[in-house]
Amino acid sequence: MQSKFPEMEPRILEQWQGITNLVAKLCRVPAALIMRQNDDTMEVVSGSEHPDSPYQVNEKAPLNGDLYCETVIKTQKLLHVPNALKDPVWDHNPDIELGMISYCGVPVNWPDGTPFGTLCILDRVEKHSTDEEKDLLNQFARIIELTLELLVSNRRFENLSLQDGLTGIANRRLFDVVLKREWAQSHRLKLPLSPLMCDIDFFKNYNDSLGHVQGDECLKQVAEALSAVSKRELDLCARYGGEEFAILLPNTEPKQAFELAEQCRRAVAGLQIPHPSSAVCDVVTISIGVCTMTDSGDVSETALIRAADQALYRAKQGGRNRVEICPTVS
Ligand SMILES: Nc1nc2c(ncn2[C@@H]2O[C@H](COP(=O)(O)OP(=O)(O)OP(=O)(O)O)[C@@H](O)[C@H]2O)c(=O)[nH]1
Repeated sequence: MQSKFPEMEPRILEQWQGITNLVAKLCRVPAALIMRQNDDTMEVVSGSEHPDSPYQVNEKAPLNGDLYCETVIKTQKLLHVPNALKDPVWDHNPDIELGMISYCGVPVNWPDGTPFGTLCILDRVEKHSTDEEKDLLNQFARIIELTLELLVSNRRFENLSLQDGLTGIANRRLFDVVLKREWAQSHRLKLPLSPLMCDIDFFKNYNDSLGHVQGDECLKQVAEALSAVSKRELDLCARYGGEEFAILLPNTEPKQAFELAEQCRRAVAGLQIPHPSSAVCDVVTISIGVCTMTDSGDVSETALIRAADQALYRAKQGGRNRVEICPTVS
């Protein structure tokens, strides 16, 4: 199944606008629509700009079994209703109330075959669509599906470029983007922003004694444990570098940030991953530096991360497997 109802990109909507206008013109009808099926509604994603079309983009009709498009999606077949007034099956069709009595529509699907919606035409008068018109609808539906394919691959590439290949969590690039955004937001709304810098203790020794493959496995488990702790919707857990992780906690006061850092530290130790060459513990542990930007002061996002990094350095110096906070910066 696709990521549920992704936003359509403006350039796609622009192309679809062109398609619906052209389809309406070629089929000589006021309304040509690209419809999308949501959880419980059918939505107009694009509609011909014709003075006689009663449909507005973004308009939604509740799914109730009486919509033409529901039948198209369910049967995955072209539906042709030349005159709904002559067919009792459509007695409760809401389009009739809008004065639209004829319909012809074809299914449009996501690349994996799950339904997206339909491409359809409607008219105020009885209309027997020709084979050419039906063919035209099918051809344009394939073009719409091609743009959906492009959308899905673009999203996939975007996600890959923002994801760490080994652990699957956010990478440094995404962290930097989100940091910039959250810093600006926190600054504007005068909300606290707390980054946590986490680093695995004696990880070089770990790799040297157990091998790089085991080291990679350890990184994956630590990433999973840290992500599980920083689970609020706005929290972001990223792999910042080799064996370093960064967690961004928007709208989080110093005390809460410290508590969450402690939870992270305990969660990693709780994994009980044997670390025979650690000088502090016989299992894998992490050290964490915490910092909070509390006011609308002049601290830049770079200075904020640097301060958290300095706290991390102190945690390392202070014996590792511990959390250090830096004095609040504002
Ligand atoms: N297996 C594996 N190791 C990595 C990866 N990225 C970085 N490392 C290793 O992480 C180790 C980091 O070592 P150091 O920076 O010396 O730090 P440390 O040994 O953890 O010591 P402290 O941070 O002082 O506790 C290096 O040996 C890197 O090779 C990776 O993707 N996989």
